[in-house]
Amino acid sequence: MADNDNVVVEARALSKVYRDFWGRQKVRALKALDLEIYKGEIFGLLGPNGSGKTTTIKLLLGLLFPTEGEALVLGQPATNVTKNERIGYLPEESYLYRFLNAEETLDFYGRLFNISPDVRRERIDKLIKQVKLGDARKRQLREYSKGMTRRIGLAQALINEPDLIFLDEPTSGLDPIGTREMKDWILELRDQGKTVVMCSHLLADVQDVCDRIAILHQGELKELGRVDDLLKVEDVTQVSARGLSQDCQNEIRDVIARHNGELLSMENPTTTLEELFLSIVRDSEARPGRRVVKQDPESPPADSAASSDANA
Ligand SMILES: Nc1ncnc2c1ncn2[C@@H]1O[C@H](COP(=O)(O)OP(=O)(O)OP(=O)(O)O)[C@@H](O)[C@H]1O
Repeated sequence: MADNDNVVVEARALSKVYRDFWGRQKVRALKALDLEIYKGEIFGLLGPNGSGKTTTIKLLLGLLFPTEGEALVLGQPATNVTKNERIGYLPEESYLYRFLNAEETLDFYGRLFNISPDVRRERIDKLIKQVKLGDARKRQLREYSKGMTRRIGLAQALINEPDLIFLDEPTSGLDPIGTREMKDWILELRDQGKTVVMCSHLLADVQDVCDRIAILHQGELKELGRVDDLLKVEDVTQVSARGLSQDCQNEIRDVIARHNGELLSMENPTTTLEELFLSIVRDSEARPGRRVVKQDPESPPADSAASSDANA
C-alpha cells in the first residue's frame, strides 16, 4: 500500500459478503473496492439503496471485518479500532439517548473519548453554539425535531476534534436553511484541513460540496473522479455576459452560424429554487411582518378577501 501522508483512506480489493446463519454465502455487498481518499477533501459516496455505501463506511470504521481485501485508514489497518479516536461518525440514524439533553449527550460522548472535564466543557459549549442549539441545550432529545437531532448528531461526531469525519446522509430531514447550514459546516471542516466522507441520495447537495465522488452499484465501483470533471460537457461552450444589446446578440448568432456552430440557447439564466427560498426567508427575517402576494399573470385573480388581507 502507498506510503503517502496525503492518503487518509486506502482500500484495496475491499470485499464484504454477508452470510446467513448457516454460513452460506448470502449477499455480496462490496466487490473488490479500490479507492483512495486524500487529506482535506470532501468525498462523496453515492449509489442507489443497497449498493454498499454503509457497508463501506462500517468496514473503514472497523465495525465490520472484510471478507477479502484490506483498508488503511489514517495510516492504520481499518480493523484497528484505536484509530477511531481521530474519526467522527454521524450515522444515518442517530443513536442518541432520548432522555439526555444536548449538553449531557455531548458530555457522554466526550467521556467515551476520555476528554478531560475542562476541555469537555469548553468543547461542548463551542459545538452547541456552532450547531445553533444554544436555546435548546437543556431540552431532552426526545423533544427535538428531525433537524435538531441531525445537528446534535453532527456535534457528537465532532466532540473528539476528528481529522476524518464520516457523514451518512448528513442533510436528510433538514429544511433548505438547515441543509445550507449543514453544507456550510461541511465546507468549514474542509477549510480546517479535515477530511470528510459523506453518503447522500441528495445529489444536488453532493454536487454542491463534494470535491470527488465514487458511484457504487450492486457493490461495484462504477465511477470515480472529480465532480467538476465528471459533470463537464466537453463539446458545449457556455458564455455568460451582461448588458448585451439586441444587435450584439444578433451578431453573436451570426458568428456562431458562420463558424458552423449550433446555437443551443441564448436566454436569461434562472436561479435555483434553493437560492430563491433562502433569499425569501432571509428577507422575511430582516423585515418581519412584511407579506407579499405575487400574482401570476396566467392564474385567475385572487379573491378580494385575500387581496385586502395582503394589503393590511
Ligand atoms: N447485516 C447484514 N446482513 C445481511 N445483509 C446485509 C447486512 N447489511 C447490509 N446487507 C445487504 O448488503 C447490501 C448493501 O447494503 P448497504 O447497507 O451497505 O447499502 P447502502 O448503499 O448503504 O444502502 P442505503 O442507501 O439503503 O443505505 C444490501 O443488499 C443489504 O441488504
